[in-house]
Amino acid sequence: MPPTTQIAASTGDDPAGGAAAPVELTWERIRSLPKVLLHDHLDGGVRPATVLEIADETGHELPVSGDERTAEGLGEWFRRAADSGSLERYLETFVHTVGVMQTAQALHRVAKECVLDLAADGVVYAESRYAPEQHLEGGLSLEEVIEAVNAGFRDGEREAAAAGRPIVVRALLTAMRHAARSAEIAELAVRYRDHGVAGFDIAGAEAGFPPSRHLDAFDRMKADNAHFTIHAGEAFGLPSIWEALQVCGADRLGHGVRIVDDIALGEQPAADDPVAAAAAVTDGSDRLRLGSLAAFVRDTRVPLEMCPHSNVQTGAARSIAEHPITLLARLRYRVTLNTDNRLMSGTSMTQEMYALVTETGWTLQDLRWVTTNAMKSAFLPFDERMVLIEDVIKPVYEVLGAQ
Ligand SMILES: O=c1[nH]cnc2c1ncn2[C@H]1C[C@H](O)[C@@H](CO)O1
Ligand SMILES: [Zn+2]
Repeated sequence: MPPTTQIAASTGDDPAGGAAAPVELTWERIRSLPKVLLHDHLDGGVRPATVLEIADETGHELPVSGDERTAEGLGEWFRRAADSGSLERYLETFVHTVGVMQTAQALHRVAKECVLDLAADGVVYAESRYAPEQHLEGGLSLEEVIEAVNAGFRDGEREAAAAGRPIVVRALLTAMRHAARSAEIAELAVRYRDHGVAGFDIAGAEAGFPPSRHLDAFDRMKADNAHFTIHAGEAFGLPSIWEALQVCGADRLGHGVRIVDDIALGEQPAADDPVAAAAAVTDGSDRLRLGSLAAFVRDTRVPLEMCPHSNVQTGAARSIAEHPITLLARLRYRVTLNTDNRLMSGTSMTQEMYALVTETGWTLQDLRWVTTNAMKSAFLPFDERMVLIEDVIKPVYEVLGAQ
C-alpha cells in the first residue's frame, strides 16, 4: 500500500506532519511506543490466572477442567469460545469474568492488574469501561463497585509510575442495553465525574436493542455537559449509528465499523472490498462516494473506537487485512485503535498495532496519527490531553521518526 502521508498532507489533518524515514516496526519497538486506549472492557481483560484463583476461592464454576484448568488452558478457552462469528455468543463468555468480580477485593485486584498490564504494553492513557450493575451479586452497592474499581486503578497507577511506566486511567461506566438501569448509571457517571469517572457508555447485544431505548440516560449526560460513547455499528448497521449520533447525541462511536455500508466504490458498496476501496483512495481516483451519514461522521470528526481483532471474532469484519479501519484511516476519518477485550481476543495494543503494520502496511506515521487521534478524542480535560500529546507522545515518535 502506498505511503499515507500523501493524503494526510492534502487534508491538513496530519499530526505526524510530512514524511519520515521508514522505521522497522518490530514487535519490541511497537511495544515501546506510547499508546492511547479508549475502548477496553475491564471485565474483558482479566488475567486468566486471576480468574482461576478467584474461582477457586469463591467456587465459581469454570468451563475448563483437568489438564485444561491452567491459566494457559483457560486463556485458550476464552479465545476459542469468543471466536464464534456472533456478538451474542462472544458476550456469553463474560459470565466467567463477571462471575469472579463480585467482591470489593476482587474488583480492586482486577482493576489494579488491568492498569499494570496496560502500562507494560506501553499504554500511557486508558479509559477502562465496565457495567457496575453486573457486579452486585455479592451484595455490593453500585457506589461500592465504583469505589473499589477506582481504588484499584489508583493503586495500579502508583505502582506503574514507581516502576517507571506512568499511566493515567479513567473509568467509563457502562449500562447494559438490554437492561433498564441506564438512567441510574448515567446519574452515577455524573456524580463521580471528578472522582475517576470520565464518561458513560452502553454495551451488550446490539440487534433488537436500539440506543434510543436509553434516551433519558443520554439526556441526563447532556444536561450536565458530560461525555458518552455508544456501542453502535458493530453487529447492526447504519440505523444504529444514525440513532447513536442524531437521536442520542453520542460524542464517540464504539466500533462504528459498519459506517462503510454508507461508502460506495463505483457501483459496489465499499464494504464488499475494503482493500480495493483503500487503494482507490491512495491512487487518487474519484470512484469513492460517501453517503450523507458517512460524510457527517467524517465532516464532524466523530471519533471511531475501532477494535479489529474483536470485529474479526464477532464477524463484523472478515480479516485484519480486510478490516475497514485501513480504508477509514486513508479517508481520514477520526479513527482510533483499541483492544475491546484483551482476554477474549488474546490481544493487546501492541498486537493490534503489529497486525496493522504487518498485514496492511501501516507505518510509524499511521501509528502516531491514530495515537494522537485517540488522545484528542479522550474524555479527559483539554489541558490534560495536551500535556500527554506534547510531553509524552510526540517526543517519542519524533525521536524514532528521525532515526
Ligand atoms: O464489543 C462489544 N460489544 C457490545 N458489548 C460488549 C462488547 N464487549 C464487551 N461488551 C459487554 C460485555 C461486558 O460484560 C459489558 C461491560 O463491560 O460490555
Ligand atoms: Zn466494546
